[in-house]
Amino acid sequence: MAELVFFSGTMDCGKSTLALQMDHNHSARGRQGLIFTRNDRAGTGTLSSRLGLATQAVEVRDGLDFHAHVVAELSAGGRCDYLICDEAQFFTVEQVDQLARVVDDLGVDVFTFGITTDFRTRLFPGSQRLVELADRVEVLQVEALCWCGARATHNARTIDGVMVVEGAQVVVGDVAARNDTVGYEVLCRRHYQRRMTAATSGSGTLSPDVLPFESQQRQSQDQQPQEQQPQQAR
Ligand SMILES: Nc1ncnc2c1ncn2[C@@H]1O[C@H](COP(=O)(O)OP(=O)(O)O)[C@@H](O)[C@H]1O
Ligand SMILES: Cc1cn([C@H]2C[C@H](O)[C@@H](COP(=O)(O)O)O2)c(=O)[nH]c1=O
Repeated sequence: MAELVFFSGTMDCGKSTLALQMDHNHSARGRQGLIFTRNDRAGTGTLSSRLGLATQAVEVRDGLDFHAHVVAELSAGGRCDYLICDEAQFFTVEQVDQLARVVDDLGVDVFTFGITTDFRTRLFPGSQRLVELADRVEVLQVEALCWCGARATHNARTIDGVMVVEGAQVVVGDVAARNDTVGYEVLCRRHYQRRMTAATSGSGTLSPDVLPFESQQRQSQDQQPQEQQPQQAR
């Protein structure tokens, strides 16, 4: 039975890498797929992973109808066993509805990949619809980490390393942005809520000496610096 699957996670947790791997594994077994993406950092019509792999993809624009696209492909004598859809958070609600029809009416597997929430912790409309309609929502196994070492669960937007909470929902960017540009940083919920990025916390990057958040607070409240012991991040 064909499935609609949503592979979700924070930025930088390996979604595009998994998308490329799934395409590789399915095509290695003789299945034929179509690859789609929208607003990939590497440019139009490209699905790219930070591990260095990339492939051509159909660029999804607002007017694209997935169901009509696959029907046209099949009517022209082509084969289509599965779809790979990266950056699916940027798809419209109507396009996600079309993807569900591709699964149910045409028997084609649809594998989608994307972040669920934006820099204000709000669901992207496309991701919300995927959560509502998918047969399965799979959270990626590889965890991106907050600067404190905890599992990152939130995508923060930064300018000069400082977290911002206002702006357009869609701004294409990366987690390793130059200082003067809009960038992103993945954070645990505690540090997202306190707007503490690596730069504003002074940590720079993940340090084995970073204390759990409560310990840091207690220290600064007491204003009695104690010797920092390396601790296991939570
Ligand atoms: N130099 C590297 N060596 C090993 N793994 C890396 C390297 N650079 C990036 N990665 C891995 O790639 C992941 C990001 O993959 P990517 O598919 O681009 O993420 P996503 O699509 O979720 O944003 C990182 O979490 C990390 O595990
Ligand atoms: C949080 C957030 C992200 N984006 C953009 C930034 C990137 O271009 C993509 C996510 O890509 P990734 O492969 O998962 O790293 O989404 C955005 O436009 N708005 C946001 O709030």
